[in-house]
Amino acid sequence: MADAAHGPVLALTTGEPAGVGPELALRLAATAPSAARPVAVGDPALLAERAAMLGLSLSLPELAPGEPVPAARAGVLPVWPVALREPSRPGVLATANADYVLETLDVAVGACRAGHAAGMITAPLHKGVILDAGHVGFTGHTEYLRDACGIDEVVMMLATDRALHAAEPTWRGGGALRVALATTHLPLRDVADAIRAPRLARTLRILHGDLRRWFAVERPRIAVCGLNPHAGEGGHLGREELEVIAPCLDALRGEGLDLDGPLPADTLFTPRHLAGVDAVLAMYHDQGLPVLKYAGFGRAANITLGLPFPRTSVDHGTALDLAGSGRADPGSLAVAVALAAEMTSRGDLKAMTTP
Ligand SMILES: NC(=O)C1=CN([C@@H]2O[C@H](COP(=O)(O)OP(=O)(O)OC[C@H]3O[C@@H](n4cnc5c(N)ncnc54)[C@H](O)[C@@H]3O)[C@@H](O)[C@H]2O)C=CC1
Ligand SMILES: NCC(=O)COP(=O)(O)O
Repeated sequence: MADAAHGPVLALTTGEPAGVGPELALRLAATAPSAARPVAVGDPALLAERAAMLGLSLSLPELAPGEPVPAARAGVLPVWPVALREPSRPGVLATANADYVLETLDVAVGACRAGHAAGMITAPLHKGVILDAGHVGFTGHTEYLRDACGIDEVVMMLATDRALHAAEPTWRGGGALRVALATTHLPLRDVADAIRAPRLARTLRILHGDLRRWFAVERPRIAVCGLNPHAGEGGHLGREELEVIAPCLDALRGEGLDLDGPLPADTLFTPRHLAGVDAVLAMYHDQGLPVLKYAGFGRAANITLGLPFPRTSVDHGTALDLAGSGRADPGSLAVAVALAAEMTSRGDLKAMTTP
């Protein structure tokens, strides 16, 4: 799977078939020579149909996981086939294909775990249609991959391209940002109850360990947001900072983690406060991700920390409104592929997962 001359084999799941995932994978393969060997996981007929729809001339050789994957060439996209459950039209969701989407993830995870791929990249899926199909409790790739790997905790982190590379110091300005989340896909009314010290501590240990492991940040400095406005205003605007977050951070500082916070989120996300910080931990999805997307939408990637192999993804969703049009920007997928390739080269840092 690892081949110094041709780069690592990476499973690239093509996501919701009615969304932009299939066409972004095709457009990337049509134009960009890759440092890795991405293999699309999806329906070959669907990919051929979308390629024709977009006027792309591509060869889509079908392989089985474990078969040799040739060096990447512009215009060639090898495919590990998974069959659609019913034909798919751009922009039109079908619950029948929810199992297809999940099967692509299972194939990619199986390939990573068997050593046929060094990591995986995921094009966007549609959480709503998977739930509508009856997969109760499905909240996204992040938790699905956690469960598929039989581990207790993972962490979602998004990073702009300027903050991806360890060799390049972080926070040089110009939109370099890494934002991890203490909670992911929860209704806002449930967020405060989910901020509990044991889970927060596990999240911060994973973030600290994986910044070292995958990003070669030797001594990560992490800024932690408060939950409430003004980080609770001394308890007058909420007590989570005083009762949960601050004591948890104190305990982790005793373990050697370099943590700043809890800080008011509005001023934390300013250049002066971000100087010297390697990652921000936001308490919830829409506290951290709008800032990240403002800084770098289209050139950022989503990374699942805590998995036994690299998994990266795009910074956007299925964009059903653009599917089939050829107008969706493949920039984030390109960043996700490049990052996954780079992460696989950091295997020697795997031991550095605990503080
Ligand atoms: N990694 C993943 O699997 C992700 C999946 N989603 C899922 O996607 C579905 C749709 O979510 P939305 O909130 O509507 O977000 P979305 O990202 O699909 O769309 C929001 C807006 O951004 C635009 N946009 C998205 N990707 C673009 C691209 N590559 N180039 C240009 N414009 C682009 C869309 O046209 C739309 O106007 C939901 O089911 C959500 O859960 C959302 C984020 C990540
Ligand atoms: N907003 C980020 C997002 O929805 C990504 O979720 P996941 O499918 O990567 O877990």
